[in-house]
Amino acid sequence: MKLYSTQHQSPDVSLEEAIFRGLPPDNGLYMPLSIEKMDSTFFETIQDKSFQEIAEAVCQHLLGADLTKDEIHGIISQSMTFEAPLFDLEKDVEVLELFHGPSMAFKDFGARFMAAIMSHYLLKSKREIRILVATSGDTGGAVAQGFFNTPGISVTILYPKGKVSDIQEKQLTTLGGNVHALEIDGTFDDCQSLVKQAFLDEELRAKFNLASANSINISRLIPQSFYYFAAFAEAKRKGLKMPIVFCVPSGNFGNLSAGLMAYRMGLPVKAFVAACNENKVVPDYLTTGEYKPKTSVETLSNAMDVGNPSNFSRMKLLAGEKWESVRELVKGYFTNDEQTKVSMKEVYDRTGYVMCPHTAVAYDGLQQYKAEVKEEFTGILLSTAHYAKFLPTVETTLGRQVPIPERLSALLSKEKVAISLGTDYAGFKQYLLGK
Ligand SMILES: Cc1ncc(COP(=O)(O)O)c(C=O)c1O
Ligand SMILES: N[C@@H](CCOP(=O)(O)O)C(=O)O
Repeated sequence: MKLYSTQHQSPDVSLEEAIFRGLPPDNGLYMPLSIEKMDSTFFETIQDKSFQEIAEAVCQHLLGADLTKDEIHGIISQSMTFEAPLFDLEKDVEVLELFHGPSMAFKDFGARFMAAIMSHYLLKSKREIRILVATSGDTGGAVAQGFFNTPGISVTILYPKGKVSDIQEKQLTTLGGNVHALEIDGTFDDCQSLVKQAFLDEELRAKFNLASANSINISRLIPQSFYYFAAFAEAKRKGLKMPIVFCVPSGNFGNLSAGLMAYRMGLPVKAFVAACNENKVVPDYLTTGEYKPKTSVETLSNAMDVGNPSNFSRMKLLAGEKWESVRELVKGYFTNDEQTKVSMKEVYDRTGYVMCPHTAVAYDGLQQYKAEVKEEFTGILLSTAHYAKFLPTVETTLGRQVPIPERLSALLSKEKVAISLGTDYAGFKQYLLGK
């Protein structure tokens, strides 16, 4: 796979270079030079394949020129060790549960694949790398788990002080070893901006092999496309109504961009619903044609509190570039905290199903979309995190206690270890140079 920069001011690169550089020097994003459609027989027989077989076929299609079949098999069997089942929520609405991995959020798919592919290349080159990652809650936990004790890799996680849930914070700050946490006195956008500046800093680049584990890294998006194919396979197995609409709770728009990659590879999808909380720059863009990044506001669906989504340009390119084409395929809706709670409670009272606040934003987005279209379809809601990661919100909203998986409750008694920093780049750089 060859990749170009969306700014067109940097040379094209190989897959390996794109993975380890993260961002091109011109501050664009790496994009595959071409994304071809997969063979029609793949879609005709997809219902007979397991998640891992689907992931290998998609990898072979995209990365067959970079990795051998055996290498792909090794990377997939090492990283894709959990499933993404569909839960029948109600008539024509399915929940795609993406929280069965180690950190109980959809980020596990990307983080574990990235750890496996990076280790594959590092074993060959014997380099050491330093990963910088900004998180609004879930990426950090998945990356911490995915890279913990990986030889040759150290991880520095930046998270916004007081803006992640207790369990999310414990996931970032309690592993130790090669995982270091920085508590930034600012927003997620501040964390993201510090990380981006570091990648463009020649002095740091000369000293360290810096790499990104955020969705600006193309190797995060490739594995996130697998579960869209797998959901389609499961929909076929279950004989669900076609066509399919995927409803994606969105913040940085990596997940939705991964869905659009699957679409570009030929996955039959009627539309994608971009469901946002009050950080709604993309729904606003879809309505007005103007993209106006804003300072993020705090909401109950904290991992989606992003005011300048880093994958916006990728999403646009993948959906057809022109505003008219993008809004044809991507439908934007937003929801406030009050309605998020109403959806969580209403769905729980009616079905017994507990949704995390991010999934509830998606549920509400799907309801808004349904109210506007006449045709029938199956709506697949991407459930991006286990509800127990947001326990106080969930229990207060539902008015009852809910069970917590042991894997999460065990974290609560662990001691947080984090270094506090402000939002100034000089302080962050000094920390990096001093370590
Ligand atoms: C639980 C949850 N839902 C949704 C999102 C938004 O995903 P994306 O940033 O890929 O749009 C995130 C953060 O990435 C998240 O952690
Ligand atoms: N919501 C994310 C923010 C980082 O997004 P990424 O997908 O670009 O890594 C989080 O949970 O940290």
